[in-house]
Amino acid sequence: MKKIGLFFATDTGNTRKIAKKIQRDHFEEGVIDICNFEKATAELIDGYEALIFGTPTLGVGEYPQALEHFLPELDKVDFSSKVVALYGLGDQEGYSSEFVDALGMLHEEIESRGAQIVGAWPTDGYEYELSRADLGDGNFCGLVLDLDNQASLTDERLASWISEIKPALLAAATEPVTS
Ligand SMILES: Cc1cc2nc3c(=O)[nH]c(=O)nc-3n(C[C@H](O)[C@H](O)[C@H](O)COP(=O)(O)O)c2cc1C
Repeated sequence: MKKIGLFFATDTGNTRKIAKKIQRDHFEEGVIDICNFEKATAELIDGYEALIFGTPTLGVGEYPQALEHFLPELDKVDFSSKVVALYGLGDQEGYSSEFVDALGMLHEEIESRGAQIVGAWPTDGYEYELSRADLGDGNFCGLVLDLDNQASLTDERLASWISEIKPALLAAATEPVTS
């Protein structure tokens, strides 16, 4: 079966909750494999040609610890043929100058390794001072969700984003080499 690997980090569980929603509500059963970066290996990630990465921003514009620790492992993954979509969680009121920075940082890491990134998302509808995830062209580098201030928009944003990325992810998806 063709599969998409979804890897996430989380502190209080929101990013995991979104991962489960993507798996349960937006793809056929069995298509999405979910794994916490705490338990991930480079080999596991490398087994997928279609990937979704999700991260919250913590500290002051920082990665969650599990993702920070995992980053060096990304060097062992060949991203050149992979299609990757990214989503990030943040708090635009509490952290207006570091809004979803970890999403932007992760995007830089993945893009520099040659992956095809899909799923840019409009910045309209968010209010913030600065964000490393802002591409400067009216889009974020991936889906941005703010469960702290805009929880009611989450389902609609997710559905719209998934419909945009789904064809590219399913076209790239293969049977994983390892699972
Ligand atoms: C200690 C702490 C630091 C945070 N720092 C940031 C930040 O720098 N930028 C941001 O956009 N959101 C920040 N947030 C908001 C979280 O990213 C947001 O609450 C997110 O939904 C948490 O996801 P999780 O439950 O998967 O950990 C912070 C939250 C906490 C508790």
